[in-house]
Amino acid sequence: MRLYTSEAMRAADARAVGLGYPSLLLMEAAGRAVAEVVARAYPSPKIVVLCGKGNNGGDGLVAARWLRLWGREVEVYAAAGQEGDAGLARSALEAHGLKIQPLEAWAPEPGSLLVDALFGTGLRGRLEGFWASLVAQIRASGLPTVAVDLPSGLPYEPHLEAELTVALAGLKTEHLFYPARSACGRVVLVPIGMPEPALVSPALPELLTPDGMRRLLPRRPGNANKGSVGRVLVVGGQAIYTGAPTLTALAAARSGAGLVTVAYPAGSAVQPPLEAIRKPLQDWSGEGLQGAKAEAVAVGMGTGPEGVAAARAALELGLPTLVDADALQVEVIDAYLQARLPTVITPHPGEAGRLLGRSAAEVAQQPLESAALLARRFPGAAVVLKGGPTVMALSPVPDSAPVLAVNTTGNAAMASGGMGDVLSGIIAAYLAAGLEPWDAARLGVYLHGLSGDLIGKVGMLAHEVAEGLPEAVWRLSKGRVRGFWAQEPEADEAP
Ligand SMILES: NC(=O)C1=CN([C@@H]2O[C@H](COP(=O)(O)OP(=O)(O)OC[C@H]3O[C@@H](n4cnc5c(N)ncnc54)[C@H](OP(=O)(O)O)[C@@H]3O)[C@@H](O)[C@H]2O)[C@@H](O)CC1
Ligand SMILES: Nc1ncnc2c1ncn2[C@@H]1O[C@H](COP(=O)(O)OP(=O)(O)O)[C@@H](O)[C@H]1O
Ligand SMILES: [K+]
Repeated sequence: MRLYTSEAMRAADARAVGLGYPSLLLMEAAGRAVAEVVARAYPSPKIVVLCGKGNNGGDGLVAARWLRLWGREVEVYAAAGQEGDAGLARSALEAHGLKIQPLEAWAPEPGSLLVDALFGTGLRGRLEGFWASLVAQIRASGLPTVAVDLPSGLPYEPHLEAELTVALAGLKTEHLFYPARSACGRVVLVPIGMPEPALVSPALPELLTPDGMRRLLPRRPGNANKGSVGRVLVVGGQAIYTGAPTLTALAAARSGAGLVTVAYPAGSAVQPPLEAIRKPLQDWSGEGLQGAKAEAVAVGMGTGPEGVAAARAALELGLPTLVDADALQVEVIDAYLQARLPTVITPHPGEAGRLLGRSAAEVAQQPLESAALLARRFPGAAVVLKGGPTVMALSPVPDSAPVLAVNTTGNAAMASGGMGDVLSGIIAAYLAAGLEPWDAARLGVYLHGLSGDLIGKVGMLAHEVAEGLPEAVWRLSKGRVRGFWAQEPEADEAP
C-alpha cells in the first residue's frame, strides 16, 4: 500500500482514466462508499451534505443520493456550477426529486450530522472570503462532521475538523502526519475500484500494513536452538545511563533472539536482564568484544560521549549493526558503510538534525524529506527516522533515489524515555535472525508501535512495550491485526 500526496492521487486518477476506466465510475463508487460508512457510523441523525463545485462535491452528491434511497433524512447544500462528473452527480440526485439548496442558505441545525464534501485533493492554496467564513461557521456550530476524502481546507489554515474522514482510494499524507492528522479524526479507507496499475507507483512511500509485515516474520523451525535463531550483542551504558542497554537487551530477547550479551563499562551500574550474558569491559578498545557470540550488534545506547569509541570497537566484529543514540555520528556511520557492513541507523529528530546540520524542529516538520536526505547522505544504510509516525528510507547505492516507508502503528503515549532503546533491541534481533537491514528496520518499527498500541495508555513504560512484543508478534502472525484505517466490523452490516 502506498502513501499519496494530493498530486500523486490526481496522477493515479489520470492513469486510471488513461487505462480506460471511466472517472464517473470512480465517483459513483466513492460517493456510495461514503454513504455506507456514514449510514453505519451514524444510524439515526438527519444528514446535511455540504458540496463544493469540484469532484469532492460530486462525491457528496452521490453519497446524498444513496443515503436518501436508503430512507435517510437528507438535505443538500451545494455551490453552483458543477460540471463533468460532478454535474452528472447533481442531475442524478435531482432526478430523485431532492431539491438542492445554495450553500449560502445553510445554517447550523442542532442534532444534524454534517458531511463535508466542499474540497478534497483539488484545493490549491488557503481558503479565504466566503469559504473561510463558512469553515468558521461550521466549526463554531460544533456539529459532528464526516469529511469526504479530506477535511476541507487541509493542508492549509483554516480547515474543518472531522470526527471521521473517509479516505478515497488511498491514504494521503494528511491522514498520517501531524498536525493535519489531528483534523481527520478517525480515518476509514475505502477502495473505489481504482485499477491497481493506476494506484501503484514505486516512487511513492510504502505504508507498513499488517499483511506486508506478517510476510517478513522469520519462521522458527521446530528444531530451533538458541544458537540458530539469532544472537544479539548490545554495546552501551555508562555511569548515569544504565537502563538503556538493559532495555535494548530485554527487547531483543522479547523479539526472539536466542541469546543476548550486554557489553558495558566495568564499574557502571548496568544491570542486564537475568537471561543475558554479561560482558563488563575495562575500556572500549574492542579486544573485550572479540569472541562475543552474536550475529548482530546494537551499539550506542546510553554510552554518552563514549559512543564513537564503542561503535569503533563494535565495528571490528564485522557484524550487521544497529547504530543508535550516542554512536550516531557522521564518522561512525561512514566507517560502517565503508566496511560494507549491513547497517541500520535510528536517529530521532535531534540526532538526525545533528547528522544533517539542521535543527530538530526542521527535521520533525519535514520527516519524509529529512529521511530521504539521510538515505542519500548514507547510501546503503537503512535509515529509521523516529517520530510519530516513524519514516524509513534507503538509498541502496550512491546517488540512487531513496525508497521510503512510513509506519502506521504507534501512538503518543509512546513519547516516554527508553522507547527508542526498545526499538533498537527489536531491530537488532531481526538483523540477527538474518533479515536484511531494510526488512529488519520496517518489521521492527511496525512491531514496536503495535506493542505500544496494544497497551495504548498514557503512562506506559518502555519495558512494558518490550514485554508486550511476544503478544504483538503472535497477533501479527495469526492475522489478528488491522490497520488503523480499517472500518470497525459491526453485527449489522446492512446500510
Ligand atoms: N482521486 C481519485 O481517484 C478520485 C477523486 N474523487 C474526488 O475528487 C476530489 C478531487 O476533486 P477535484 O480535483 O475536482 O478537486 P476538489 O477537491 O473538489 O476541489 C476543486 C474545486 O475547488 C476549487 N478551489 C481550489 N482551490 C481553491 C481555493 N483555494 N479557494 C476556493 N476554491 C478553490 C476549484 O475551483 P477552480 O479553481 O476550478 O475555479 C474547484 O471548484 C477528491 O478529493 C475526491 O473527493 C472521486 O470523485 C473519484 C476518484
Ligand atoms: N507521538 C508518537 N507517536 C508514535 N510513536 C512515538 C511517538 N512519540 C514517540 N514515539 C516512538 O517512541 C520512540 C522514541 O525514541 P527516542 O526518542 O529515541 O526515545 P529514547 O531516547 O527515550 O529511547 C520512537 O520509536 C518513536 O517513534
Ligand atoms: K472534504
